[in-house]
Parts: sequence; C-alpha cells; structure tokens
Amino acid sequence: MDDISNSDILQADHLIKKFDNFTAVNDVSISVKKGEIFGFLGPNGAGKTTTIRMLTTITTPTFGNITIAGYNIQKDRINARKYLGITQQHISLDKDITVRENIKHHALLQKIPRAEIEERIKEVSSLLGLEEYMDRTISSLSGGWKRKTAIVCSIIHRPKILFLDEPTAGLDTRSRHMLWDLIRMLNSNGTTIFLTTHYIEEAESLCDRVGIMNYGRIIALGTPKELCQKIGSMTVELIGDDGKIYNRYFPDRSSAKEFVQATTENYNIIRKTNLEDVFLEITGEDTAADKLVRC
Ligand SMILES: Nc1ncnc2c1ncn2[C@@H]1O[C@H](COP(=O)(O)OP(=O)(O)OP(=O)(O)O)[C@@H](O)[C@H]1O
Repeated sequence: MDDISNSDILQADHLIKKFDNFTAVNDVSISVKKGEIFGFLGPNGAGKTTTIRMLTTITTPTFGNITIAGYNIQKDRINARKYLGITQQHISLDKDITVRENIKHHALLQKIPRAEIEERIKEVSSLLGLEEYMDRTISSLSGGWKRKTAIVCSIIHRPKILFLDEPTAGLDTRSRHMLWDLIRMLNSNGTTIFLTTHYIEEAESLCDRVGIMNYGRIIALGTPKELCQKIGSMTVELIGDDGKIYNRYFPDRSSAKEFVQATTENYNIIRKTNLEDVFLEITGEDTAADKLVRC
C-alpha cells in the first residue's frame, strides 16, 4: 500500500473519547484529502488535542475508526505511523546538542537505516535553508528556529501527513511568517498538513479547509470562504448603546447597504466577513444545534 492513491489520506469516523463519565470528543468525523492544508480550530477545552492524540495513535478512541493512508490505525498501527509526522505543542528537542544531532536522533528513533541518515539530513537542511544553523545548539536559537528545527525533526521519515499542534504559538510576527512559508513549502512538496491553531488569521491564510470544534463536536467544516458565506459574506458592525460592536451578517453588499440606510442604529463599517467572525458567531455562549455549519 506504499503507493498512496487514496484521495482521503486521513479518514476518521464517529470518534468518541471518554474520560470516565466525561465525553471529551463526541462523534467526530473528519476526512482530509491528499495535498490539503486542513485547519483545526476551537476554543480552549473544545477537544482538539484529544482528537489529534487519537488521530496520531497516541491515545486509543473509546469508539470509532481511523484510517491513515489506507491503514486502519487500530489494526495496523505500525504501518499507519510510517505515514504520519507530529510536531507537538511542547517541543521535544535536546537543547544542549546541535540541530544536526537532534535531527539525527529523530532519524534513529524513526528507525531510518544509519547509512541513509546523512543523506536525509542533507536533503532537509538544503530544502529548508537550515545549512548555517546545523552546528548550532538548540539553546542558541530563537523561538522561530527552534520550532523550525522541531518540524524538520518530525519530517525526517518523509511522512505523507504532518500534524502541527499550534506551531506558531507565542512567536513574533516575523517568525510566524517564516513558519507559514515553511508549511506552504512542505505542502507544495506533497505533504498533507493537519494544523491546529488559535490564530484564526493563520488558518484563513494557510488552510484549504477548516474544521471548528466546540464542546467535543465539529460544529463547522468547509473552506474559509464557504463558512463565511454560510453566515453571510458581508458584515455590518453596529455600535451598541454600551459602546460595544455587534455584527449583523448579510448575503451581499447591497442588502448590507439597504439595512444600513434603513436602520436607526449606529453603525461602524460595512466589510467582508472573515473567519474570525464565523468562529465568534458559532462558538458564542448561545451556540446551538441550528448554528452547525457544514459546507
Ligand atoms: N486525560 C484526561 N482526563 C480527563 N479529562 C481530560 C483529559 N484530557 C483532556 N481532558 C478534558 O477534555 C476536554 C478537551 O481537552 P483538550 O485538551 O482536547 O481540548 P483542546 O481543544 O485541545 O484545548 P486547548 O486549546 O486548551 O489545548 C477538556 O475539558 C479537558 O479538561
């Protein structure tokens, strides 16, 4: 099955994860197509990490099926794992040794034959512009380069799908852009990306499709554009009596303008709806089943 012809490189069906009586993930189904950058969003505690831990074989689902590159991870975990790479939120690099030594260590963990390791290291370091950093210790690197090294370590076995858990959390703007370029480059070289992030604009900029999770369920799934269209492509920002901004959504600019001309409420601006509006709208306090957005 090494020649992956499946258009869905990841297929998860009806995943449930219970911790005693608490259901952290409640009937989640996701499919990720080969070549996609898939964004996974949700408020704190929504169940994203628990889902990723199941998708990457770290945790066993209470119920449900997961297939990676055609391999059912419950039945054929070893083969499924060959196709996936994971860069976790907390970087697992040894800070006292060099970038090269860290990559080598990960290559050995991935059981890459010793004779091949040097060639693989050369390949990733030139592809990703790491050459001048290879002999520096991790402790001497900036946060952005540490993250970059962690990503390189997790692709040394050439995974087909790479899971990135909040890869740019806490980084400055320049470092975030460096990592966005890296993610785009890996993707254009054929790696499917599954990206978790709290930065909505990161998902909007990078991802072909996004899934939004809340209270253990997927509450929205589609391209950023489709999700914006579902709530209304145009936004009117209204200024409430309390000075706060309230959004009203409209299918097009002309209906938004009509509303503004007729309303007695103060308004701030008419603008295009963005993914952050979708996120706030559907993960709000009054999130109800009728707000499910699937495209
Ligand atoms: N081992 C565990 N035992 C009990 N409850 C857990 C366990 N792991 C996670 N949970 C609970 O499951 C829910 C989902 O947690 P999870 O870490 O998956 O959320 P998340 O969306 O990744 O949040 P964040 O964005 O803050 O990382 C939370 O209520 C959490 O407290």
